[in-house]
Amino acid sequence: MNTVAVECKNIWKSFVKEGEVNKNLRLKWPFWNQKKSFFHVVQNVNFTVRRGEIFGILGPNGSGKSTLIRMISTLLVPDQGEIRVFGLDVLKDRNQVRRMINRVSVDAAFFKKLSALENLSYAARLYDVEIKQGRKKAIEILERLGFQVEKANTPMENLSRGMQQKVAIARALLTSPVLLLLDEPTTGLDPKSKRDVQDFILEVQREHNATIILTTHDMGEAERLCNRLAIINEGKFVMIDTPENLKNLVKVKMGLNQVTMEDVFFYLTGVNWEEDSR
Ligand SMILES: Nc1ncnc2c1ncn2[C@@H]1O[C@H](COP(=O)(O)OP(=O)(O)OP(=O)(O)O)[C@@H](O)[C@H]1O
Repeated sequence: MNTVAVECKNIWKSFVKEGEVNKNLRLKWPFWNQKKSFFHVVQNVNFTVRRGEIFGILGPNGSGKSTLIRMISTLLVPDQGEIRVFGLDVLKDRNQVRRMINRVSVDAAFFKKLSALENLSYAARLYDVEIKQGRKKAIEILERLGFQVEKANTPMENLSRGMQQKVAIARALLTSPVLLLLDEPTTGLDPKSKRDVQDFILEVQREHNATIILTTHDMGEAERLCNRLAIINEGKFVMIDTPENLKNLVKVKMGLNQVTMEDVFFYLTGVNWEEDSR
Protein backbone atom coordinates (compact mmCIF):
# COMPACT_ATOMS: atom_id res chain seq x y z
CA MET A 1 0.00 0.00 0.00
CA ASN A 2 2.96 2.35 -0.40
CA THR A 3 2.56 3.69 -3.94
CA VAL A 4 0.84 7.06 -4.00
CA ALA A 5 -2.31 6.75 -6.12
CA VAL A 6 -3.87 10.20 -5.70
CA GLU A 7 -2.31 13.39 -4.44
CA CYS A 8 -4.27 16.61 -3.94
CA LYS A 9 -2.27 19.68 -3.00
CA ASN A 10 -3.77 23.00 -1.97
CA ILE A 11 -7.01 22.57 -3.96
CA TRP A 12 -9.42 25.49 -4.23
CA LYS A 13 -12.65 25.77 -6.18
CA SER A 14 -15.24 28.57 -6.25
CA PHE A 15 -18.55 28.97 -8.04
CA VAL A 16 -20.53 32.05 -8.98
CA LYS A 17 -23.19 33.13 -6.50
CA GLU A 18 -26.25 33.34 -8.72
CA GLY A 19 -28.10 36.65 -8.69
CA GLU A 20 -25.52 38.42 -6.56
CA VAL A 21 -23.42 41.31 -7.87
CA ASN A 22 -20.02 42.11 -6.39
CA LYS A 23 -20.26 45.88 -6.00
CA ASN A 24 -16.65 46.09 -4.83
CA LEU A 25 -15.32 45.23 -8.27
CA ARG A 26 -14.52 48.35 -10.29
CA LEU A 27 -15.27 47.07 -13.77
CA LYS A 28 -16.41 49.33 -16.60
CA TRP A 29 -18.51 48.58 -19.66
CA PRO A 30 -18.31 46.13 -21.49
CA PHE A 31 -17.15 44.12 -18.44
CA TRP A 32 -19.90 45.27 -16.09
CA ASN A 33 -21.66 41.90 -16.31
CA GLN A 34 -18.55 40.25 -14.83
CA LYS A 35 -19.14 41.86 -11.43
CA LYS A 36 -19.95 38.49 -9.97
CA SER A 37 -19.73 37.24 -6.40
CA PHE A 38 -18.10 33.90 -5.82
CA PHE A 39 -18.27 31.41 -2.99
CA HIS A 40 -15.59 28.90 -2.04
CA VAL A 41 -16.78 25.32 -2.36
CA VAL A 42 -13.43 23.60 -1.81
CA GLN A 43 -10.85 25.38 0.30
CA ASN A 44 -7.20 24.44 0.57
CA VAL A 45 -7.76 20.69 0.53
CA ASN A 46 -4.66 18.50 0.87
CA PHE A 47 -4.54 14.71 1.00
CA THR A 48 -2.81 11.62 -0.34
CA VAL A 49 -4.38 8.24 -1.07
CA ARG A 50 -2.20 5.16 -1.37
CA ARG A 51 -2.67 2.37 -3.88
CA GLY A 52 -5.13 -0.28 -2.68
CA GLU A 53 -6.69 2.04 -0.11
CA ILE A 54 -10.39 2.82 0.29
CA PHE A 55 -10.51 6.48 1.24
CA GLY A 56 -13.85 7.89 2.37
CA ILE A 57 -15.01 11.49 2.30
CA LEU A 58 -17.80 12.34 4.74
CA GLY A 59 -19.52 15.67 5.05
CA PRO A 60 -22.90 17.42 5.20
CA ASN A 61 -24.93 18.19 2.05
CA GLY A 62 -23.23 20.88 0.00
CA SER A 63 -19.85 20.55 1.77
CA GLY A 64 -17.95 20.03 -1.51
CA LYS A 65 -17.55 16.24 -1.76
CA SER A 66 -18.85 15.81 -5.33
CA THR A 67 -16.97 18.90 -6.49
CA LEU A 68 -13.76 17.36 -5.21
CA ILE A 69 -14.51 14.01 -6.88
CA ARG A 70 -15.30 15.80 -10.16
CA MET A 71 -11.97 17.63 -10.03
CA ILE A 72 -10.06 14.36 -9.48
CA SER A 73 -11.95 12.79 -12.39
CA THR A 74 -10.94 15.71 -14.70
CA LEU A 75 -14.55 16.90 -15.15
CA LEU A 76 -13.90 20.18 -13.31
CA VAL A 77 -10.77 22.29 -13.26
CA PRO A 78 -9.53 23.49 -9.86
CA ASP A 79 -9.01 27.25 -9.50
CA GLN A 80 -5.79 26.56 -7.68
CA GLY A 81 -3.66 23.59 -6.64
CA GLU A 82 -2.39 20.38 -8.12
CA ILE A 83 -4.02 16.96 -8.47
CA ARG A 84 -1.95 13.94 -9.48
CA VAL A 85 -3.17 10.43 -10.25
CA PHE A 86 -0.31 7.91 -10.16
CA GLY A 87 2.06 10.81 -10.71
CA LEU A 88 0.16 12.21 -13.71
CA ASP A 89 -1.23 15.73 -13.67
CA VAL A 90 -5.03 15.70 -14.16
CA LEU A 91 -4.85 18.82 -16.33
CA LYS A 92 -1.73 18.20 -18.41
CA ASP A 93 -2.16 14.42 -18.78
CA ARG A 94 -5.96 14.41 -18.84
CA ASN A 95 -6.45 11.61 -21.38
CA GLN A 96 -4.06 9.22 -19.67
CA VAL A 97 -5.65 9.95 -16.31
CA ARG A 98 -9.14 9.35 -17.70
CA ARG A 99 -8.11 5.89 -18.85
CA MET A 100 -7.25 4.97 -15.25
CA ILE A 101 -10.45 6.25 -13.68
CA ASN A 102 -13.93 4.81 -13.43
CA ARG A 103 -16.49 7.00 -11.72
CA VAL A 104 -19.95 6.25 -10.37
CA SER A 105 -22.28 9.06 -9.37
CA VAL A 106 -25.99 9.32 -8.65
CA ASP A 107 -26.47 11.32 -11.86
CA ALA A 108 -24.96 8.61 -14.12
CA ALA A 109 -25.83 9.10 -17.80
CA PHE A 110 -27.18 6.28 -19.94
CA PHE A 111 -28.86 5.73 -23.29
CA LYS A 112 -32.32 5.67 -21.70
CA LYS A 113 -34.03 3.84 -24.57
CA LEU A 114 -31.42 1.07 -24.56
CA SER A 115 -31.46 -1.81 -22.10
CA ALA A 116 -29.05 -2.31 -19.21
CA LEU A 117 -27.24 -5.00 -21.19
CA GLU A 118 -26.98 -2.83 -24.30
CA ASN A 119 -25.59 0.06 -22.26
CA LEU A 120 -23.07 -2.23 -20.59
CA SER A 121 -22.05 -3.86 -23.89
CA TYR A 122 -21.51 -0.41 -25.37
CA ALA A 123 -19.34 0.59 -22.41
CA ALA A 124 -17.39 -2.66 -22.70
CA ARG A 125 -16.66 -1.95 -26.38
CA LEU A 126 -15.37 1.50 -25.44
CA TYR A 127 -12.89 -0.23 -23.17
CA ASP A 128 -11.89 -2.61 -26.01
CA VAL A 129 -13.54 -5.63 -24.41
CA GLU A 130 -14.70 -8.14 -27.03
CA ILE A 131 -18.56 -8.19 -27.43
CA LYS A 132 -19.30 -11.74 -26.18
CA GLN A 133 -16.85 -11.38 -23.35
CA GLY A 134 -18.36 -7.99 -22.42
CA ARG A 135 -21.92 -9.37 -22.27
CA LYS A 136 -20.80 -12.34 -20.19
CA LYS A 137 -18.95 -10.11 -17.73
CA ALA A 138 -21.87 -7.66 -17.59
CA ILE A 139 -24.32 -10.43 -16.66
CA GLU A 140 -21.91 -11.86 -14.08
CA ILE A 141 -21.53 -8.47 -12.38
CA LEU A 142 -25.26 -7.68 -12.52
CA GLU A 143 -25.99 -11.04 -10.88
CA ARG A 144 -23.29 -10.41 -8.30
CA LEU A 145 -24.93 -7.06 -7.46
CA GLY A 146 -28.33 -8.72 -7.01
CA PHE A 147 -29.81 -7.17 -10.17
CA GLN A 148 -32.74 -9.26 -11.47
CA VAL A 149 -31.17 -10.55 -14.68
CA GLU A 150 -34.58 -10.94 -16.36
CA LYS A 151 -34.65 -7.13 -16.37
CA ALA A 152 -31.35 -6.87 -18.20
CA ASN A 153 -33.15 -6.35 -21.52
CA THR A 154 -35.58 -3.72 -20.19
CA PRO A 155 -34.94 -0.13 -21.39
CA MET A 156 -33.06 1.86 -18.76
CA GLU A 157 -35.89 4.40 -18.53
CA ASN A 158 -38.21 1.64 -17.26
CA LEU A 159 -35.90 0.54 -14.46
CA SER A 160 -36.20 1.78 -10.89
CA ARG A 161 -33.62 4.28 -9.61
CA GLY A 162 -31.94 1.59 -7.49
CA MET A 163 -31.69 -0.73 -10.50
CA GLN A 164 -30.19 2.06 -12.61
CA GLN A 165 -27.71 2.67 -9.82
CA LYS A 166 -26.65 -0.99 -9.95
CA VAL A 167 -26.12 -0.73 -13.72
CA ALA A 168 -23.96 2.35 -13.13
CA ILE A 169 -21.87 0.39 -10.62
CA ALA A 170 -21.64 -2.60 -12.97
CA ARG A 171 -20.40 -0.28 -15.73
CA ALA A 172 -17.62 1.04 -13.51
CA LEU A 173 -16.54 -2.49 -12.66
CA LEU A 174 -16.64 -4.00 -16.16
CA THR A 175 -12.95 -3.42 -16.63
CA SER A 176 -10.48 -3.80 -13.80
CA PRO A 177 -10.23 -0.19 -12.72
CA VAL A 178 -7.07 1.26 -11.28
CA LEU A 179 -8.85 4.13 -9.56
CA LEU A 180 -12.55 4.01 -8.70
CA LEU A 181 -14.32 7.21 -7.74
CA LEU A 182 -17.59 6.27 -6.09
CA ASP A 183 -19.79 9.27 -5.34
CA GLU A 184 -22.56 7.96 -3.07
CA PRO A 185 -22.62 4.53 -4.76
CA THR A 186 -25.26 3.01 -2.48
CA THR A 187 -27.64 5.95 -2.12
CA GLY A 188 -31.16 4.77 -2.87
CA LEU A 189 -30.41 1.07 -2.55
CA ASP A 190 -32.32 -1.26 -0.23
CA PRO A 191 -30.34 -2.81 2.68
CA LYS A 192 -29.68 -6.12 0.88
CA SER A 193 -28.56 -4.37 -2.32
CA LYS A 194 -26.39 -2.03 -0.27
CA ARG A 195 -24.69 -4.99 1.33
CA ASP A 196 -24.18 -6.67 -2.10
CA VAL A 197 -22.57 -3.52 -3.50
CA GLN A 198 -20.38 -3.02 -0.42
CA ASP A 199 -19.19 -6.66 -0.55
CA PHE A 200 -18.35 -6.21 -4.22
CA ILE A 201 -16.40 -3.02 -3.54
CA LEU A 202 -14.33 -4.86 -0.92
CA GLU A 203 -13.79 -7.72 -3.37
CA VAL A 204 -12.58 -5.32 -6.10
CA GLN A 205 -10.17 -3.73 -3.62
CA ARG A 206 -8.88 -7.14 -2.51
CA GLU A 207 -8.61 -8.82 -5.90
CA HIS A 208 -7.46 -5.94 -8.10
CA ASN A 209 -5.64 -3.87 -5.49
CA ALA A 210 -7.84 -1.04 -6.77
CA THR A 211 -7.71 2.37 -5.14
CA ILE A 212 -11.14 3.66 -4.20
CA ILE A 213 -12.29 7.12 -3.19
CA LEU A 214 -15.81 7.03 -1.86
CA THR A 215 -18.35 9.55 -0.59
CA THR A 216 -21.29 8.43 1.47
CA HIS A 217 -23.88 9.63 3.96
CA ASP A 218 -24.05 6.16 5.48
CA MET A 219 -21.81 6.13 8.56
CA GLY A 220 -21.97 2.33 8.86
CA GLU A 221 -20.83 1.98 5.27
CA ALA A 222 -17.96 4.43 5.83
CA GLU A 223 -16.79 2.48 8.84
CA ARG A 224 -17.16 -0.89 7.13
CA LEU A 225 -15.43 -0.01 3.87
CA CYS A 226 -12.91 2.74 4.44
CA ASN A 227 -9.32 2.36 5.57
CA ARG A 228 -9.23 6.10 6.24
CA LEU A 229 -11.84 8.83 6.37
CA ALA A 230 -11.67 12.54 5.67
CA ILE A 231 -14.30 14.72 7.28
CA ILE A 232 -15.12 17.76 5.15
CA ASN A 233 -17.12 20.76 6.31
CA GLU A 234 -17.84 23.89 4.25
CA GLY A 235 -15.17 22.88 1.73
CA LYS A 236 -12.40 22.32 4.29
CA PHE A 237 -10.96 19.02 5.46
CA VAL A 238 -11.41 18.99 9.23
CA MET A 239 -9.61 15.72 9.94
CA ILE A 240 -8.24 12.61 8.21
CA ASP A 241 -7.70 9.34 10.07
CA THR A 242 -8.81 5.73 10.37
CA PRO A 243 -12.41 5.23 11.58
CA GLU A 244 -11.03 3.71 14.79
CA ASN A 245 -8.71 6.64 15.53
CA LEU A 246 -11.47 9.16 14.78
CA LYS A 247 -13.77 7.40 17.21
CA ASN A 248 -11.08 7.23 19.89
CA LEU A 249 -10.33 10.92 19.50
CA VAL A 250 -13.98 11.95 19.76
CA LYS A 251 -14.49 9.54 22.67
CA VAL A 252 -11.80 11.37 24.64
CA LYS A 253 -13.00 14.85 23.57
CA MET A 254 -16.60 14.07 24.56
CA GLY A 255 -15.60 12.21 27.73
CA LEU A 256 -17.68 9.16 26.78
CA ASN A 257 -17.01 5.42 27.07
CA GLN A 258 -18.35 4.60 23.63
CA VAL A 259 -19.01 6.67 20.49
CA THR A 260 -20.44 5.89 17.06
CA MET A 261 -19.42 7.23 13.64
CA GLU A 262 -22.50 9.48 13.87
CA ASP A 263 -21.01 11.04 17.00
CA VAL A 264 -17.75 11.58 15.12
CA PHE A 265 -19.61 13.19 12.21
CA PHE A 266 -21.63 15.51 14.42
CA TYR A 267 -18.66 16.42 16.57
CA LEU A 268 -16.30 17.22 13.68
CA THR A 269 -18.80 19.00 11.45
CA GLY A 270 -20.08 21.10 14.36
CA VAL A 271 -23.65 19.96 13.93
CA ASN A 272 -25.49 20.02 17.23
CA TRP A 273 -27.17 16.71 18.10
CA GLU A 274 -30.17 18.40 19.69
CA GLU A 275 -30.64 20.82 16.82
CA ASP A 276 -30.38 18.02 14.31
CA SER A 277 -32.92 15.74 15.95
CA ARG A 278 -35.51 18.48 16.35
N1 LIG B 1 -21.64 23.81 -11.29
C1 LIG B 1 -21.95 24.47 -10.18
N2 LIG B 1 -22.23 25.80 -10.23
C2 LIG B 1 -22.52 26.49 -9.10
N3 LIG B 1 -22.55 25.94 -7.87
C3 LIG B 1 -22.29 24.62 -7.76
C4 LIG B 1 -21.97 23.82 -8.91
N4 LIG B 1 -21.74 22.55 -8.48
C5 LIG B 1 -21.91 22.56 -7.14
N5 LIG B 1 -22.24 23.80 -6.72
C6 LIG B 1 -22.46 24.21 -5.32
O1 LIG B 1 -21.30 23.84 -4.60
C7 LIG B 1 -21.62 23.40 -3.29
C8 LIG B 1 -21.02 22.04 -3.04
O2 LIG B 1 -21.69 21.11 -3.89
P1 LIG B 1 -21.28 19.57 -3.92
O3 LIG B 1 -22.18 18.90 -4.91
O4 LIG B 1 -19.82 19.44 -4.11
O5 LIG B 1 -21.66 19.13 -2.43
P2 LIG B 1 -21.73 17.67 -1.78
O6 LIG B 1 -20.91 17.72 -0.53
O7 LIG B 1 -21.38 16.62 -2.77
O8 LIG B 1 -23.27 17.60 -1.39
P3 LIG B 1 -24.31 16.35 -1.27
O9 LIG B 1 -23.92 15.62 -0.04
O10 LIG B 1 -25.62 17.05 -1.12
O11 LIG B 1 -24.20 15.54 -2.52
C9 LIG B 1 -23.14 23.48 -3.19
O12 LIG B 1 -23.48 24.69 -2.58
C10 LIG B 1 -23.60 23.46 -4.64
O13 LIG B 1 -24.81 24.14 -4.78
